[in-house]
Amino acid sequence: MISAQGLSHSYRTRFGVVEAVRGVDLEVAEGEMVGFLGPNGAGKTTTVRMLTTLLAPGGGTATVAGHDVVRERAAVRRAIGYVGQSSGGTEHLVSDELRTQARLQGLTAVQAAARTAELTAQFELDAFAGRPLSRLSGGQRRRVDLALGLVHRPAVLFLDEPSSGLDPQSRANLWDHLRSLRAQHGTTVFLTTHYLEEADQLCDRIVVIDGGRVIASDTAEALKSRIGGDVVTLETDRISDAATVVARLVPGCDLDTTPAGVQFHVAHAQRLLPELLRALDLADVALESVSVKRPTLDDVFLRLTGRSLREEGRPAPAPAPAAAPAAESESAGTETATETETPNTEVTT
Ligand SMILES: Nc1ncnc2c1ncn2[C@@H]1O[C@H](COP(=O)(O)OP(=O)(O)OP(=O)(O)O)[C@@H](O)[C@H]1O
Repeated sequence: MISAQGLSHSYRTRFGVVEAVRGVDLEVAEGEMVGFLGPNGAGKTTTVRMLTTLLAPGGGTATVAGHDVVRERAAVRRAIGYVGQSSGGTEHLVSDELRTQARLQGLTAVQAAARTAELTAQFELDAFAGRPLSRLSGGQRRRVDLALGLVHRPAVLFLDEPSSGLDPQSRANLWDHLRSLRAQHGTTVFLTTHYLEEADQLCDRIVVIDGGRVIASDTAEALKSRIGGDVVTLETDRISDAATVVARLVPGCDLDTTPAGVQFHVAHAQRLLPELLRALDLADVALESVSVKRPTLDDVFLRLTGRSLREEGRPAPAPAPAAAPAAESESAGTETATETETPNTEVTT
């Protein structure tokens, strides 16, 4: 549904050339929900803007729903929904906004009213359909944004930070809506996020971008298993006996002793624990405590990038020096005249 090969874009600034995206390859299958994860300045927005035809690629090629993002921009725009970061509200009523969007998409007045009713029910907007957008909560506004992005039944939905700024309950509610959207309509969803939990819980696959390059692409579970498994910590005062038992049961594991006991990595701790506890008991090793810590996506991110995605306020990478090599300057993409246009599926105002 989304396919990109060597997609790149550089911005020319008065300080030099910023290579924002440096050869991104992507494959997203029909019906997949993919999380595009990366720290500030990694190149997420620039990539999404190229895929949604808002920005001309400086290099590489991409198709969305089978249409080339450069040569078939109008067809791409018809096939996608794009929900940007929420943009506050206007005095327009929710139902009017939905109907207007439907008319803009070419539906007749009767069809637009029917589609508005359908989306109002689907996203549980009935209670506030007659309210101005400016008087909605953040979570309600996001649901309206989603409904607006789906008016024309796009095959692919791009979401930029969908739950940014939402409280946990509204976030969980939004995730439920996204899950049922996919289950009921098979919509392909490509979302950027800073929330590791969002990517973990919602997405079939996670693509990690850093420094303008894709550095990993896999399921959350597979990414976590790259960390080397769960961390098991045994607290005991019989440290060397405990270490002997662990070394026998998990040969070759990276066993550490700590002042309070031993610690090691193992792929599936829950499968090992019964046998380990029996073996420790047989060796007369009394335990104060056992703890198992599953690796998180943040551990993965730290391993991949040397940085934690939870860190806030990291500076964006500095631009390359002004005297950049000719090849880099030539690869700089041009921001086309249409860049200020929004695709006909754009819903942020
Ligand atoms: N219009 C622009 N002009 C110059 N440089 C830009 C422009 N837009 C983005 N950049 C730079 O390009 C790089 C990638 O930015 P981009 O916005 O794509 O990253 P991002 O991963 O979406 O970041 P964030 O999570 O902070 O939104 C950054 O170094 C950024 O400073």
